[in-house]
Amino acid sequence: MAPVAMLSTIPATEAPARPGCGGALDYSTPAAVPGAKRADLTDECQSYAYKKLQTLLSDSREILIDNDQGGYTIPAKGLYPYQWNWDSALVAMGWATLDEARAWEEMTKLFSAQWDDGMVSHIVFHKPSTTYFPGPEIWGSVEKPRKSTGITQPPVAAITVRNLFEQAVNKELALTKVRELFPKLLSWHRWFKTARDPENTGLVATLHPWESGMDNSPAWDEPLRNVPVDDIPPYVRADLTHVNSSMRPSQAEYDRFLTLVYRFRAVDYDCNQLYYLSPFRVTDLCTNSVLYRANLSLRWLAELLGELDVLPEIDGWLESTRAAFSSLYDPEAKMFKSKDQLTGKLLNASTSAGFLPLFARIATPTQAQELAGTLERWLSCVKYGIPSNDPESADFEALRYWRGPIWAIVNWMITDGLRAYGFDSLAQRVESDTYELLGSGIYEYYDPTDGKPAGGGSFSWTAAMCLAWLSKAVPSS
Ligand SMILES: O=C(O)[C@@H](CO)O[C@H]1O[C@H](CO)[C@@H](O)[C@H](O)[C@H]1O
Repeated sequence: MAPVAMLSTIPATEAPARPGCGGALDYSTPAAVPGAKRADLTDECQSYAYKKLQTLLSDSREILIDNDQGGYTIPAKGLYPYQWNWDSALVAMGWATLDEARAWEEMTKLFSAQWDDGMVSHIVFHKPSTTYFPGPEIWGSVEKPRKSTGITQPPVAAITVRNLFEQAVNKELALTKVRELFPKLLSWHRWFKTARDPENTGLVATLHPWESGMDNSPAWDEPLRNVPVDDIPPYVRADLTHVNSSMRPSQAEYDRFLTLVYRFRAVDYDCNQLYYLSPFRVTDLCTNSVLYRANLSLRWLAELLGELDVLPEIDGWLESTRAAFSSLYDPEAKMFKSKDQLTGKLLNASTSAGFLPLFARIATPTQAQELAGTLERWLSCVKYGIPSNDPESADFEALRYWRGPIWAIVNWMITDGLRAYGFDSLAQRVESDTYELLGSGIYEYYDPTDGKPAGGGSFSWTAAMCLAWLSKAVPSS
């Protein structure tokens, strides 16, 4: 496949040039600290490694501060000028490393737009902007713009709230915030159960590719083919003014994304109707894995607060999801697959979402072992991991968004899972790959074949992953 030229120029980073150190570096200590020096490293190498981490951390902090709009963080200037749901939940973990109160504020602001039925929107339009399409006047109308979208995203929030509480230095503030947020989280998770699993299958439905967070994943090619394109109003895509079209979803996909929005808008996003009327209805591995893990976190938070009455309800959700999850495993491909709920068929594509049952802790030990083997095969085909699509598949595209590029947030979720199942060396490979990638700039995604950063620059959730995860995970021996 021909490499795709970047439209946007990548600014040179301040990262120091690596001297010829060989082997592993110690990122944690400056060479100048007496007694801290590792015998096997030269002063030059040690101070290079230390400086590299410090540069990355200070760049990451600057990005969050710069993208802060007053209580919420935009993913990237221009390209994504509003508050996005799962971005904010992941970004809050980054904020927690520099300002705990600000981290809690991110969550409060996200839930400030929660719908009466419990849904938390995929985008909250706090302030007007002209740089994104479709904005509030499409989700609502020009006369009556909506304050938020009528669809959701993978529910990372409960995982974040537990994480923020556990890491908190200020436990008093943390407990107050957990008390405030718990009923809102519970109501969102109940909405998933009633609005998105009305037939009580144990697995929730995703009704729009934007809800999956992996918008143009090859997994959606098949179900999107069954979505007709309606006679929708003409529109101009804003994304293409920020990023090369060769890295974005296609026009055919956008026509269907918009068709779905207009159909949902026509019934005012009534959650009792959408499940039955949407021509796109899938069991998304990412949403279901994140929701299962989020329900584990919600259960933990309920115990923390002594809210024991809700435990049977949450346990019921966990149990039914566990019973249903193996139906998403393809033993021949040694991979989990998403499913088209309208045809009842497992979808053919192998994507990085297939590893997320590890993050959920819902894969069986045998499945986990097989997934690790699949991941090893994927990694042997690329220079850096983890590609978002099987690098050996015909529809792999190294730079097209969710059809090949590496996303730091997915790397975090998968390595968290790999470590939980004891695959430490695989996790370490992914951690050092991610660390190398971020060293060339804190971007939206990266080309797995050569590590080139791409998409939006100064990207908030990538910066947050550096602060909350990589700074602790970089190899020190
Ligand atoms: O492309 C878009 O317009 C939006 C649509 O929601 O989606 C992308 O950007 C969001 C903000 O970073 C992420 O939350 C999604 O995961 C990513 O796919």
